[in-house]
Amino acid sequence: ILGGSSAGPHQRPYMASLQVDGQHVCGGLLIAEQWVLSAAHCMEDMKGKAFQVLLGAHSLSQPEPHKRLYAVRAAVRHPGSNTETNDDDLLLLQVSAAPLPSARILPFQRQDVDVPPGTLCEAAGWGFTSHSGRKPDVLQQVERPVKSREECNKRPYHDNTITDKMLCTDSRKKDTCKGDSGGPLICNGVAEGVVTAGARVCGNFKKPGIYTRIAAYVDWIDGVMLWTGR
Ligand SMILES: NCc1cccc(Nc2n[nH]c3ncnc(Nc4cccc(O)c4)c23)c1
Repeated sequence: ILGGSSAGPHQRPYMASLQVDGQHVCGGLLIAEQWVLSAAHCMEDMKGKAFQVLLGAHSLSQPEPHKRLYAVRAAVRHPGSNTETNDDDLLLLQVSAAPLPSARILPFQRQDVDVPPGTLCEAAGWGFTSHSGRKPDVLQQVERPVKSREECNKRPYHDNTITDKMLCTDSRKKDTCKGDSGGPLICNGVAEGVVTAGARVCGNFKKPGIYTRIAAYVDWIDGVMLWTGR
């Protein structure tokens, strides 16, 4: 997160850190008792190793009573996700045990209606806090206004690559960055989006932040959780 601030300890108990060899790779959000929603592109950073899911954390390094690392029982990428586009960039991870009560589920938007442009939303994550790639120890957060799809699809912005299953936020100075992928965009207390890397540019107003609209995937999400055993 560029231009943000440290979240309060355990202020966002739904936040997940996807880890490989003990290193934070991507964000995620707890959407059901044993299910974490994240981004399919995060699987590209695994190099065939196993993911673990950290829940209940504030600091990545310090021991904390609520923190616990979970093995992944199932990882389901959206069938439409691919390495060439941002389309369908969603990943569902079933964690191996019921999380501690300190981890809390974040409700997600089920009505497939666009968030009105200008709505102030929040992104959170342990991604880069500087262009030089500084990694934070404690969870960062930033408030960003939603940018209309019409505007976001213009040049020099994302030039008609933003589908109706995506949404944009302004990215001037304050933005998501490497390591924030898979984390939530929260508007009025409800998860509306999942961070996708898009052009991978951070903090440049010409490349607004891009998020996968969760409401456009409710049937897939419910199906996977039902089919894999909730
Ligand atoms: N703001 C959109 C967004 C959301 C999530 C991730 C991303 N970026 C990235 N996703 N993956 C990446 N691999 C390498 N570099 C990356 N961005 C980067 C790194 C250093 C300086 C800088 O200006 C940008 C990214 C960008």
